[in-house]
Amino acid sequence: MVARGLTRRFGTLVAVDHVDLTVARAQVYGFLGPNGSGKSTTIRMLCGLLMPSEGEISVLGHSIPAEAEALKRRIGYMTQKFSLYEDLTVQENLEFLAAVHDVPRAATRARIDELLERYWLGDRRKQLAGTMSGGQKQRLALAGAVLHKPELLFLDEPTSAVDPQSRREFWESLFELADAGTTILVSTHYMDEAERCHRLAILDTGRLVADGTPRELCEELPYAVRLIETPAPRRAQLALKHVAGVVSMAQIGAELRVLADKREADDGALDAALRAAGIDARVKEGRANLEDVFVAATRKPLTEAA
Ligand SMILES: Nc1ncnc2c1ncn2[C@@H]1O[C@H](COP(=O)(O)OP(=O)(O)OP(=O)(O)O)[C@@H](O)[C@H]1O
Repeated sequence: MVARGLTRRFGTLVAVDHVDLTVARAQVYGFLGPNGSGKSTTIRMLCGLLMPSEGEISVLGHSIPAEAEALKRRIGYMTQKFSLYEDLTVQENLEFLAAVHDVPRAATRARIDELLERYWLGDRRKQLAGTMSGGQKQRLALAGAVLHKPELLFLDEPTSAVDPQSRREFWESLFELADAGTTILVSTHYMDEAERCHRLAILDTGRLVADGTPRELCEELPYAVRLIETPAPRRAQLALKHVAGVVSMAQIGAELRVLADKREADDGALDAALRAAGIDARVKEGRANLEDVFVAATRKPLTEAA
């Protein structure tokens, strides 16, 4: 899947601003970004549901939006909102989708049985979809999205309403699909999920601000990570707020995690500011993680954010 210069305007708002993307086959490609950064709008353009204002898209060899109809049969789409029928049973929902996707009647039963077993829904066959738990609904939605064996799966915040164990199981299912050759584009707000993707793109106010493997993105972080060990992390945060080159701070338990410009805010500058405020503290080196990458890529000036 390739997009070049992908842009979407809503009136004067530029929701997606000249985004370039390349997603290789059988990859799990993650989409990260703050609320309103344009993730859903990008996904909807890539699967042919929304007209781009500008730009070119090629998905599985189809030029989009011109050939969106032909693409439809080859892709699956799942959003954060449960989009199946709450007043139909699990089985009825899947039968309905099989009919929509023109799955031959003779093959439907076997396919549904296979999916119910794979997504641990075998004992729920006759239950109304609306009465299932969040995790079960999400497994049913995934079963529905892959029923017609799509080559490419678009998942827009699929795990926003489920517990950690269900998220893990869901991701196991995604890797199983990718191993079988399915390409997956998935948007998420969870850093542990982003960590698991083969590649990631980070969007901010409609622009692509970072793109690479999780490891590359961490290695290329242009800031130093410092951990401040202190009995007074809140006071330490206040003391460091105005040190030039400190770009973000977050209290993690009893520690303060600081992102700092390597030249401007070296350990000497941090130490000096803490000592001047009379704070007992030790500055340690930390390893960059994806949350640091995300914060650095989407950061607003510290004074504005505070
Ligand atoms: N149909 C629409 N009409 C007008 N504005 C829209 C429309 N769809 C999206 N937008 C605007 O485009 C911007 C991007 O929205 P989008 O839903 O793509 O963000 P997102 O990154 O998916 O957000 P979230 O993480 O909250 O789901 C937002 O400012 C949103 O209000």
